[in-house]
Amino acid sequence: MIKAILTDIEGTTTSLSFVKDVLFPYADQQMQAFVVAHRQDPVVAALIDDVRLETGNAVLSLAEAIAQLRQWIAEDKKITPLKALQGLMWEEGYRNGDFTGHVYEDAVRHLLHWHELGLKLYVYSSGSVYAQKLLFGYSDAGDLTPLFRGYFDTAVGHKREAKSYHTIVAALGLPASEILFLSDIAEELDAAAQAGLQTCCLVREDQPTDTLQHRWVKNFDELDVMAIT
Ligand SMILES: CSCCC(=O)C(=O)COP(=O)(O)O
Ligand SMILES: [Mg+2]
Repeated sequence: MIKAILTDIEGTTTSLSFVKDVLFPYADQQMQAFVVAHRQDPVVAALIDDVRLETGNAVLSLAEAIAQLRQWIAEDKKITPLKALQGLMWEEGYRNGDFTGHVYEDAVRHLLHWHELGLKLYVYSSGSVYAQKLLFGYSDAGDLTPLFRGYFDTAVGHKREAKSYHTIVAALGLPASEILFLSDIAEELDAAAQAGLQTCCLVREDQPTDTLQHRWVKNFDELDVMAIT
């Protein structure tokens, strides 16, 4: 019997296009001005040092670090200091009302329903925990953060590695078989299944399903959580 649901964001609760066409371009446009304006802020300065560590170049200039960050955005790299900086920049966009967090209507309805049923809801995304809370806090459907008991990002490890899911299972304090992981990416579902979690793939776009080793649905309406044993 499923007791907890761990959900991915992009491609699962939220459209790919909101992330790729709204959030990423916003961060790309703001990066230069934001990093220069906040370079003395200890949080931003530490993240720039993390960029230097990540590139293996301890003497990377600020301008080179900014160029590297923008390159990582273009390549959709899930690198922790980039994701942390993106979260800090998106805060301004959400607060100014430049955009709201896209959450599919079926996802909102079922997250509310599962919460009412007493299922424990968690998020695991490559976006920073800070960015996750902003997206759900400023969602199209209002503040959805009270629905979630916890959030995980790449601080627990990458989403395609089984050990990340072992860490999450230990944090949740439930048997892995009672946790359902939702994602649109087969490699993430493979890693979660290796750690013993139940899995379901969200096939919201026209993705091939013939090689999928997981149960799959087109949206949350098709997912009968209570039928999973
Ligand atoms: C939660 S912030 C926006 C999403 C994001 O930055 C990202 O990298 C999406 O990764 P996911 O693991 O949710 O597919
Ligand atoms: Mg995803």
